[in-house]
Amino acid sequence: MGEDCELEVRNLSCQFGSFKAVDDVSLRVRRGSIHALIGPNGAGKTTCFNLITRYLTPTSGNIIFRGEDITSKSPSQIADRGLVRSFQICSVFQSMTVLENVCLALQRKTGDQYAFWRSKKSLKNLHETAVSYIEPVGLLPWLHKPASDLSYGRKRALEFSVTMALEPKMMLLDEPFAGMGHEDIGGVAALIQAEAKDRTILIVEHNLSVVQSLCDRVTVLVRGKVAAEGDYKSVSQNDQVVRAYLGVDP
Ligand SMILES: Nc1ncnc2c1ncn2[C@@H]1O[C@H](COP(=O)(O)OP(=O)(O)OP(=O)(O)O)[C@@H](O)[C@H]1O
Repeated sequence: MGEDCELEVRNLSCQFGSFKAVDDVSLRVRRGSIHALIGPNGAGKTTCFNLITRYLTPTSGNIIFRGEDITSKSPSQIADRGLVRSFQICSVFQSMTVLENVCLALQRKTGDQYAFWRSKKSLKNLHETAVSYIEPVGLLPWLHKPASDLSYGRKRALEFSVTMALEPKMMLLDEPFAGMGHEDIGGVAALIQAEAKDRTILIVEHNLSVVQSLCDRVTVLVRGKVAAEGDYKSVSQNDQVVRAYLGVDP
């Protein structure tokens, strides 16, 4: 595996009964890149994420993260290594405010999560950093509102802030823009771009204009198999992709 490869998936398969949801998928995600995993509904994208983070056990294949084979690790061991899946971690507490949620994530990162229960003052030091993760996702007006008051799209924006505050080495983002208001998409996209300078991002996204503008590389899954891989322009001109993904003949 080359120095610049953050995550490598080798011949990964996952079978549910006789149905192969993920079928011999190999994938290399370059360090510092934003890599998209796209494909029609049911192509196996979420199953791939579940396999990489070990919420599901692969039928066969290997997952290598930063040179280490993590195929047999648990989800928490994988998260500890800095491979974090957004929107699946139980990190947003409904009764806590937006600010408190992000501060708590910052404290977790430093291993000082219990400081929160000792003193509210200890949170204050973290406010400035927390706000730097909250402001770009458009949640400043809700800073002191409990998460339970937020709309679905804003909850997702908060979950994204919380994930970033954990400062993972690599983030797996499963449709981060789903349910988000049009006015917030630009801010979150800019944030993902800024975050990618220091870390690696693998993103499942249906919004192809977002994929086009945000992602360096695209892997297309069709019926559990890799149908194409390359930059957006080359995969969008691939006949198999056009046929399967867009449902039309090229
Ligand atoms: N636990 C399971 N048991 C049986 N079949 C499953 C299971 N999980 C997923 N599948 C099937 O595997 C296939 C791939 O599902 P997956 O959710 O990975 O697709 P996807 O590409 O993420 O789709 P979408 O874009 O609609 O979210 C689907 O046909 C789905 O019904």
